[in-house]
Amino acid sequence: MIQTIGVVGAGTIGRGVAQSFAQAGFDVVLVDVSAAQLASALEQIGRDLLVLGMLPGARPGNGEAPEKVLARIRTATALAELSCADFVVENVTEDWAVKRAVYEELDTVCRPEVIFGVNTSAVPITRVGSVTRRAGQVLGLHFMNPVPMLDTVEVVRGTYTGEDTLAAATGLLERIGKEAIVVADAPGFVTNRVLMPTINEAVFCVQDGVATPEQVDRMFRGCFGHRMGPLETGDLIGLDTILNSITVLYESYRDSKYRPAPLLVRMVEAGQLGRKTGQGFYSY
Ligand SMILES: NC(=O)c1ccc[n+]([C@@H]2O[C@H](COP(=O)([O-])OP(=O)(O)OC[C@H]3O[C@@H](n4cnc5c(N)ncnc54)[C@H](O)[C@@H]3O)[C@@H](O)[C@H]2O)c1
Repeated sequence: MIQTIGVVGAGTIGRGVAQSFAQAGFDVVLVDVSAAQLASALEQIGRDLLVLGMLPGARPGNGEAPEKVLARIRTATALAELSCADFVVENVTEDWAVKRAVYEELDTVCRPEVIFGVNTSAVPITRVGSVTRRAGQVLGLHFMNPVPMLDTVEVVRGTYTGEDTLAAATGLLERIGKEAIVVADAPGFVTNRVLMPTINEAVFCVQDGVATPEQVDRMFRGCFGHRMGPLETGDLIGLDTILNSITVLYESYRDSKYRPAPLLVRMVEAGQLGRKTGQGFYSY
């Protein structure tokens, strides 16, 4: 029986994953290298729980006092604290060197039967499995941002991902009110293979003076009925994550259609990462 969830990485996505599991009654151990990040994640979760409680529609944990949900989340700065975890969802920085080191350590810390859910925008799941001794128990769990609000998860089957692993993971997602769509392992899977070039091309439009960010986004909302345009989506995801993801696609497919827009590179170098730094294509 899965009861304790290890969540690695307390950034934009990790804190949402921790919140979703805690809301559904799971015990969560949330690990990040940065104690400051853990403190800010707990604060943000507290705020999000208040907002979520006011929204219509039933979600696991709705109506429960935020402090009760928060009490189910324990924080730690060492992966060794995950020896008690029954299932792990990893959400660290989208950088293969960082993720690789995390998986090598998780593999020694966690019990052999524990499943690892990889939350990545574009790193191949088979590559992650290959640095562990449990490739059959590694799968992609691509949660979307903001995690507590979005009910669909792109689940990725690596070359060696077992049927039992898929069944356990999709069953677990159901318990937190989320539906799985299972796809094959290819860089960017489906969501980011389509979304990242769209955002990148929108950046080119701004860079080339074709349109302002507001015009680009209004076009997607007004002409296509999208809830958000590509540049506001980029600001929400984090422009550093966008740049990392499009770079992974570029290197994986060796296709120039994925080359990052120079304006995107410049904004990331300037620390204009979107909502998380207060400045991206818009000011927050
Ligand atoms: N932001 C999105 O919308 C989004 C959506 C889906 C998937 N993802 C993926 O989720 C992952 C996390 O993205 P994010 O946007 O939350 O990034 P983020 O930069 O907001 O957070 C990453 C966190 O990982 C922590 N970290 C770094 N190295 C670590 C280590 N060795 N051990 C523990 N913690 C460590 C950092 O301190 C930081 O808090 C990435 O792989 C990203 O591609 C992001």
